[in-house]
Amino acid sequence: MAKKKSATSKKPKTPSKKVSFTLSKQQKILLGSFLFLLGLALVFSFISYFFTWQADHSLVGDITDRELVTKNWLNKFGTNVGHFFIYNGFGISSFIPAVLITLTGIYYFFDYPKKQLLKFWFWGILVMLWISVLFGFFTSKNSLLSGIFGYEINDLMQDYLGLLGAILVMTFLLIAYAVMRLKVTPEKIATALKRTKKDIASDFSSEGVANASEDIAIDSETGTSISSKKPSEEIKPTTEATAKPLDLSEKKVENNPLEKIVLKSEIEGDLDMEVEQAVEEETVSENLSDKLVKDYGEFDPRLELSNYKFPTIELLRDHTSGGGITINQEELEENKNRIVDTLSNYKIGIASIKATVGPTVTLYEIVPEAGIRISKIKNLEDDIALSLSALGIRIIAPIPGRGTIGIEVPNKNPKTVSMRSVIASPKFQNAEMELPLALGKTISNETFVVDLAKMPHLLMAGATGQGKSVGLNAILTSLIYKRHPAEVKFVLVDPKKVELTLFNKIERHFLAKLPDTEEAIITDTTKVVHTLNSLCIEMDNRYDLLKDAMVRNIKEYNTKFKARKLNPNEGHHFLPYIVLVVDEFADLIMTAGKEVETPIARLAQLARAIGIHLIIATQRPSVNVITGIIKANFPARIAFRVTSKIDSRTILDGSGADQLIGRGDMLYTQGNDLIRLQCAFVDTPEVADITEYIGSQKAYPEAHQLPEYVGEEGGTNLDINIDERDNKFREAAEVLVIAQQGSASLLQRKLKLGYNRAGRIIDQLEAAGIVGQFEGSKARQVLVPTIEALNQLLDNENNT
Ligand SMILES: Nc1ncnc2c1ncn2[C@@H]1O[C@H](COP(=O)(O)OP(=O)(O)OP(=O)(O)O)[C@@H](O)[C@H]1O
Repeated sequence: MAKKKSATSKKPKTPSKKVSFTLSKQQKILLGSFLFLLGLALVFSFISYFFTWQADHSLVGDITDRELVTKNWLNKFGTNVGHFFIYNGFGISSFIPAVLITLTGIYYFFDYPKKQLLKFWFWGILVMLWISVLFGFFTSKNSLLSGIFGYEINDLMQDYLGLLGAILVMTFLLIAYAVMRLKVTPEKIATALKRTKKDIASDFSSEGVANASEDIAIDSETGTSISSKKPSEEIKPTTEATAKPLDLSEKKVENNPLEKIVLKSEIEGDLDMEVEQAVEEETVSENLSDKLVKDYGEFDPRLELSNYKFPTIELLRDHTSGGGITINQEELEENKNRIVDTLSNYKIGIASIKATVGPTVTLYEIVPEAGIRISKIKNLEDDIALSLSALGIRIIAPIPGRGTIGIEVPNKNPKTVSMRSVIASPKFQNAEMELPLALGKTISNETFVVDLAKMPHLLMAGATGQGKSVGLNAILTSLIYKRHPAEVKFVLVDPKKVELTLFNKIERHFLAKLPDTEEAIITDTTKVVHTLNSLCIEMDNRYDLLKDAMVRNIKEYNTKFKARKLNPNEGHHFLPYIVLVVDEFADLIMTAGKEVETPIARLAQLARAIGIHLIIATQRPSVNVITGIIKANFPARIAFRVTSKIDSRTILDGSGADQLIGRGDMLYTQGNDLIRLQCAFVDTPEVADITEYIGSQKAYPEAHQLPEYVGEEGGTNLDINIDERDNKFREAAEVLVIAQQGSASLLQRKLKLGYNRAGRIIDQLEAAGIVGQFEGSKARQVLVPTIEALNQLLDNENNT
């Protein structure tokens, strides 16, 4: 919110500007208490008014005289509101709005969903009007029961419809209320009547039992079953004959939709017949999720940190000294002439030339005369560079889709693109993307925004000092500016230990880490391996959840979860996106090799659907660092300036990155075209300010917990010794006993455990006799039926 406001405040014409009336928590509490007390004041005034109105009647309206004292408990206020609502208004039913105001106060104070409240108001007002008119009907002149409204409306009705017409209208309104509000139907009335009948019958049943036993006693003498009552009374739903059928038939109505009727034969000695009459099953018009959404609203993942304020644009600085891009006519003219001259030296004629000035480079687009071979121009790259005496000339021949040849020439006075300008751009602010990244500006000075969720992973390379770390900071800043802490979590790997430390301040907002680790930012290789494997476990768990929910990706899953269609008791929860950022990947590959490469490749191949995205940066884009398998799964690449053509080829599958000019000049590709961008610049103090701003706000109790990963050294031996049991043993036992399902994946989900640990606990549970043996693909049987039995079993164990 805050972010949007500040972004749009600069450009008031932005179409996305919205006016929102949402109240903050404090405002709701204030409003709630005010309404609650106001409602109470009205109730007290009204009660008192009934006793004091005659005495105070002559003082009504005299509110200017401060000395005046009325008898009402709330003095002049009470007398006047009482007169207004009860005498002049709706009579005794004025209590209804007073109570409704009190109720509204309670709803606001506790911030309950307001849908129900609206209903109360709607029906409350209607009932108030009806009661007022009803009393008007019974009173011959204006009274405190009906108020002027009730009396007058009733009078009006009778003038037009007569007494009978008024009665009919009032009856119709009563029926309408009963049908629409109380959902009364003829069937319901019939059932209710039947019940009452039965209740009366059962009241008399004790007598009936006495009589019946008398009858039977007499019958037993004759040996036949004869009732002392008239036959006509017997063919009806009755259990009068004996006490037993009465109990039985009553139970049946409750537990099963069959109602028993005993048909007694009139013919002596003939068999009695039981007739079972099916009772209509009740139907439900809305399913559980609709009802939950109706009662509580959609699930809001941001609720826990509902007061979280997005960082403001003011935290970012404007680095463009001297304003935006300035066009230097002289420079343009000079460069144009040199290009034309150089080309004409090689007998290449130009039909037309056009220049687009970007922040750091200017693109000259030429259309050669007919009959010129494009490769000829391409080969002149070095000659043109020499004649322009500039580095970083890049020739794009031809520019895809334009039918021209592009020559990119660096500007003499390059402009820095501030992060502030890209974040404030409407393109970023209005981006309807899951994970929007504002990378910088294109050569035509447009803000370039891409969705990380679509990439789905990003590979970044560049020689030292060319802007990689700034690029990573720009990416993280974009995500922080656009996403709430509940929606995205970062896993930061920083072997250099200095680049990402600032993000430590937002650990409890935005970072994810392994359980029982101190630092959220990972700097040590073993921890990296554990974290990557833990992410693989998280990936597997998420796939299980998706499978359970029968959806294909995280977006659908979260939509379904928000609509309350997934049960949190079955392990479902809102899934935040997880972005893994690895700075200095080469370092990791050198020290851990395959141990790092395998989980990275696995994540890169599979994690896109479940919302885990990787951003990997490296200084040395050599083939032993960016291996084929990694490259194949990272279609989106960013290349800052690299030192050799070979490096450029490794990262971009072509040359170009070696011709960049550094300082954030970069090439971006998502599989096909190369786009030249000037990376947005965000300085360390700005990142410090942003993280400080977020870090000082209320946070989650701890960083987001990744599933635990126990390395191979952990082992999976069966632990029979009670003392060596896992400390989550009891909790796990309870989970399985409640679910009555002995599955390790249930433990993984519910207790956020790693695969190995959950497996070990299952072994321990088996040893303790709580779950049965391994049964292949089926879940193990749970041998303990209830929590009480489990407690007893474990307590007995401890005592022996
Ligand atoms: N987008 C940019 N705009 C302007 N200047 C930039 C930009 N990116 C980087 N620079 C300049 O280049 C310097 C080095 O950038 P950065 O620290 O990002 O390099 P690096 O590639 O991460 O280097 P290393 O790999 O050694 O950490 C910055 O201090 C800054 O002055």
